[in-house]
Amino acid sequence: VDATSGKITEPGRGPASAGPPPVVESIDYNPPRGTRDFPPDEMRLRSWLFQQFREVSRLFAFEEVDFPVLESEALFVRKAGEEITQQLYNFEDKGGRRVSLRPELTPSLARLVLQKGKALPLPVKWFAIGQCWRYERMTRGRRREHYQWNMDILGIPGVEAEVELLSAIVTFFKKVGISSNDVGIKISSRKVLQSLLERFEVPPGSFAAVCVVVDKVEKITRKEVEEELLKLGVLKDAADGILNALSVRSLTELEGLLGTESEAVRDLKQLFSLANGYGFADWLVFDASVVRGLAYYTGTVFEGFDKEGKLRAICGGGRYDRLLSTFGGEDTPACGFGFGDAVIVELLKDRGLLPSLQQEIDFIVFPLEEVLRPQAGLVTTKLREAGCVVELILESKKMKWAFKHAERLQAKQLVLLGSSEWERGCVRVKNLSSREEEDISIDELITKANTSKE
Ligand SMILES: CC(=O)Nc1cnc2ccccc2c1
Repeated sequence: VDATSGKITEPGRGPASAGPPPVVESIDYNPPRGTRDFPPDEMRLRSWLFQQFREVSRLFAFEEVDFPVLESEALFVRKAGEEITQQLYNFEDKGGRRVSLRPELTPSLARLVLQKGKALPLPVKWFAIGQCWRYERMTRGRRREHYQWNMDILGIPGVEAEVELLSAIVTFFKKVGISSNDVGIKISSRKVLQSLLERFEVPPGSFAAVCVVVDKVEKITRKEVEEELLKLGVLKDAADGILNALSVRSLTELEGLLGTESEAVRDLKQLFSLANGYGFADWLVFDASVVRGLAYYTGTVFEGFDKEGKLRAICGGGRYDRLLSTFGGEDTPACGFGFGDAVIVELLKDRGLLPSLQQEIDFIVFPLEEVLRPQAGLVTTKLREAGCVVELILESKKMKWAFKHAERLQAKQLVLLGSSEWERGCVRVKNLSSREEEDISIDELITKANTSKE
């Protein structure tokens, strides 16, 4: 295939002594539908973003974990009608096993905790950054993969855990320059829905599915929600009660609806008061309409949102106290959040907060004559051993090219090796910002490089 035109050469037409047989069909240079490449510029932004995620996780004394992108399908097969389980990137592998690319990280984390069993002291505070997949009909042209930062705390039954996680999210936002004028975090509890379902005697088995339907209330019409609720055994008066509860505007009003003994009210009051102590309560807002779309949440749920109301949820999470027991494990209290790599970048762009990132080159080393290339290699090695980022020019070029190249890369210094200087044990160093130029010995160059890197 001709690299530029993509022209296909007929098999057997190449000259007899040609290399490998010509490719018979042209490959598509684009990645699979719904997926992205990360060329250097995009990769620098992604690495910067993940660096922020990691630094916050470290501040909160979380340990990094990772899992295979490929998991047993059984981890994600749930019957609550979630979109995420209806879009599994699943298949049967060559061993006849039902497997799936993971659509989220939490089930893998639960699996690893259960695998470790009693050997793993609680509480567990783990974080992961991983690529997650969904198989969407391309009709919607949405992406089929994204990277998610997850933080999870297992073994803490009280809202102390949620407050730590919320504090981590706020710490991240502040770290990247986002303020509570730009973004807030809506907080509620699924215990609100749970107590209403009990009041209306809805079968508890449909709790998860009801939550998944109610989560769609802003995406489909109220009529459709009522119809879907009816199918789950939620009669009209119960559906009205539930949907009306979502528009409750304060904890006081919620207490009026659920009574002073309500667990939901107690949890949320405690959460807001702890957040006040931490000093980030101004980022939080009670919003009874927050339900989140994952079946396994059982208590507190929350989601980060942009106050302009332009973007989809920035992040989301909640308590999932039953997940480990549904995997056959001990009842283990757990809560966590997921933070995708897409909406946050849109938000940073909108707010002009994207960092300007370029490759940082300390030195360009350039032998003026090919006969000095081994010496250039020596200087390069010593500079790299001193921790400097060095680009050694690999081709024989003119001086003018070297200067232009150094400018283009915004290198700090240009080291030129010429025979007359070399005979005096020197190299010529040009500082590309001050334009100063000096001949110095190799030892002096390396000593200065070492001090600059200390
Ligand atoms: C905005 C965006 O890319 N969302 C996205 C993209 N890919 C996914 C893949 C799996 C699960 C959720 C996903 C969500």
